[in-house]
Amino acid sequence: MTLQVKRLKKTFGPHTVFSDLSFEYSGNTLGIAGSNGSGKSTLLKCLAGLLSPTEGEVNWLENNERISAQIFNQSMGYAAPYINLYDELTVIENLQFLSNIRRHTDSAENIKKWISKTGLSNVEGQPYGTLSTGQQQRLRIAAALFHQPDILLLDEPGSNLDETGRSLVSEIANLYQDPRHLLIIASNDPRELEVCQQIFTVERQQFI
Ligand SMILES: Nc1ncnc2c1ncn2[C@@H]1O[C@H](COP(=O)(O)OP(=O)(O)OP(=O)(O)O)[C@@H](O)[C@H]1O
Repeated sequence: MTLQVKRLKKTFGPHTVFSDLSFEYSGNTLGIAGSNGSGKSTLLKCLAGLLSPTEGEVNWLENNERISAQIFNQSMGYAAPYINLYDELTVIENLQFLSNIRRHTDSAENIKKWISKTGLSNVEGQPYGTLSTGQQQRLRIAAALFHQPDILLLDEPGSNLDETGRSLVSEIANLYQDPRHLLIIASNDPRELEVCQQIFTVERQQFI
């Protein structure tokens, strides 16, 4: 899998977050670093197709061929503190709902497995809106992962997580250290980026 970013520019009204940003990455774990407001989340959203760039392009390539948007969407998981699940649905119902809209055939056992892996078994019947902020973050991670995507994008995965939650993120990162997978983590916490083979800084627009 190769991620190719070409002359990317993103503006919000008069504010240019970045411009002429280009890089290529073919490894397994990429970190995106930068200070608050530097554009990490904006870049990650552009990579995921959640935001359209003002100029430039993002290409996901497999064997030098561009992956179609449909295949990309099926192969991608995304977790971020700003991605919300349904408040009134329980932990299990949220994952079942996502499974249905993704048209994946995730078994009930697989859903239960990820609820257990993310330490949410004791609240599996509780509505998302009533969970603690750390539990909500754990469920966002489960939601991004339980369909076992080849590409996983995590924006500040450790936010609101305790030590066990942070270890879970490291465990996930280790799972993605193989050539079939690509994990991208955006964070301003160097500890979270330790698992990454390479780190790209948005401010300097280069690998460090
Ligand atoms: N929807 C939006 N409308 C207007 N401005 C935005 C929007 N989203 C982001 N911005 C601006 O773009 C800049 C980059 O924001 P972004 O969230 O990408 O930064 P970040 O590096 O992820 O920050 P942090 O480390 O604080 O999470 C900021 O100045 C922010 O105010």
